[in-house]
Amino acid sequence: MIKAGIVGGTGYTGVELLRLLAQHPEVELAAITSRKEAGMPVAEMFPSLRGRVSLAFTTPEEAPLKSCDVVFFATPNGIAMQQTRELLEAGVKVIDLAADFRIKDVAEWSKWYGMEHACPELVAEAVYGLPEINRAAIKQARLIANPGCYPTAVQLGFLPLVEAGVIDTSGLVADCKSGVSGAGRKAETHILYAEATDSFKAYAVAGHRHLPEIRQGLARMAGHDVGLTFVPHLTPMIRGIHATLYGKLKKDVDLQALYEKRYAGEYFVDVMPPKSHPETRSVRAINTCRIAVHRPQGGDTVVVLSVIDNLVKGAAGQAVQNMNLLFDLPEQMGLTQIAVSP
Ligand SMILES: NC(=O)C1=CN([C@@H]2O[C@H](COP(=O)(O)OP(=O)(O)OC[C@H]3O[C@@H](n4cnc5c(N)ncnc54)[C@H](OP(=O)(O)O)[C@@H]3O)[C@@H](O)[C@H]2O)C=CC1
Ligand SMILES: CC(=O)N[C@@H](CCC(=O)OP(=O)(O)O)C(=O)O
Repeated sequence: MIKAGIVGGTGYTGVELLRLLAQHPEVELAAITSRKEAGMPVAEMFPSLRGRVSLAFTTPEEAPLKSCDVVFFATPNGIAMQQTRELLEAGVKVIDLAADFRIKDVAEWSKWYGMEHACPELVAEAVYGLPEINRAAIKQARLIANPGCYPTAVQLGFLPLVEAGVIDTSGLVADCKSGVSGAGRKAETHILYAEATDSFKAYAVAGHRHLPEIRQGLARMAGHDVGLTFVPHLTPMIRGIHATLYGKLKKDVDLQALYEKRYAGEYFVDVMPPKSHPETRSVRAINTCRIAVHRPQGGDTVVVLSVIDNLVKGAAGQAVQNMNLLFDLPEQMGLTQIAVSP
């Protein structure tokens, strides 16, 4: 059994990790931290885990993290980078759900995240955990930078077009909508029920910290820099990301065939039939990205619709997928649930 620890077990992605790992046949939960809830039995705080998780929360200092095989950081940005070196030296594999190791250009990372990096040398070593493009490297890694939620939906949506070189990469557009759980489990005015329900708004149009992450990923696929406009929106739903992606075609290609071929054999990417409009609820609580590709009126604009659950393929599920790869387990293990719909 793989002994797993979670730092930050009370946040939305932490609890989602608990839900998935408690159902995983090869995992034993060994440590779950919360500074505020230390001492509290996990299942007392989250009755959905009654009978499935017997541990109590402990502080990160008291948690037996160094005796784990893998530690997940489901913490705010800037926490994992302070503890990763020590864990790696103790032989523990680390999967960071935050952004500490995602951007290879450390100066760029500092600019967007507003802090100095504690261990730039580990950024170089970290492997970006998007299995659909990086599977071989993930299998060899000891430190995984789990991708962000918007970056997962956008990169998987654009990937076949960019890799095949059939799209003009100077003017890509990603118009994305997220459920409120994307903002985390904290008390802030803009995510109060009365503020976020029955309303809809864009935010961070001038620049969102996922922009450099998405640009980095698309540039790697293209082999050169790309131009991207990324506009996130907050929608009145709890889970889900819907990315509507636009680009200009440079070549006349069979888009449906291109997507089906690229994702053949990818268990967690579902290319839907032509003319489909994937719904976020079709991926609720599962690790799947559903994609539909359109070419309205047969023109040269391609429109890709890509949906994920931000807490699963956008965070905890992708982290478990990465763990499976790190430990040479079947990639789908513990991740074969069916979406809750409606
Ligand atoms: N929500 C989402 O859809 C996604 C989130 N992410 C990223 O995953 C990470 C976690 O997100 P989310 O679950 O939403 O966050 P939350 O704000 O909901 O939870 C944060 C967790 O971290 C713990 N924590 C906070 N500060 C510290 C600290 N200094 N040391 C140790 N533990 C700490 C908190 O518990 P306590 O304070 O009690 O210790 C809590 O359990 C973030 O970096 C986020 O950006 C990535 C993709 C999607
Ligand atoms: C709705 C909402 O607020 N979403 C968050 C998504 C951030 C997130 O999850 O951040 P990382 O993936 O980089 O860790 C935001 O826009 O800040």
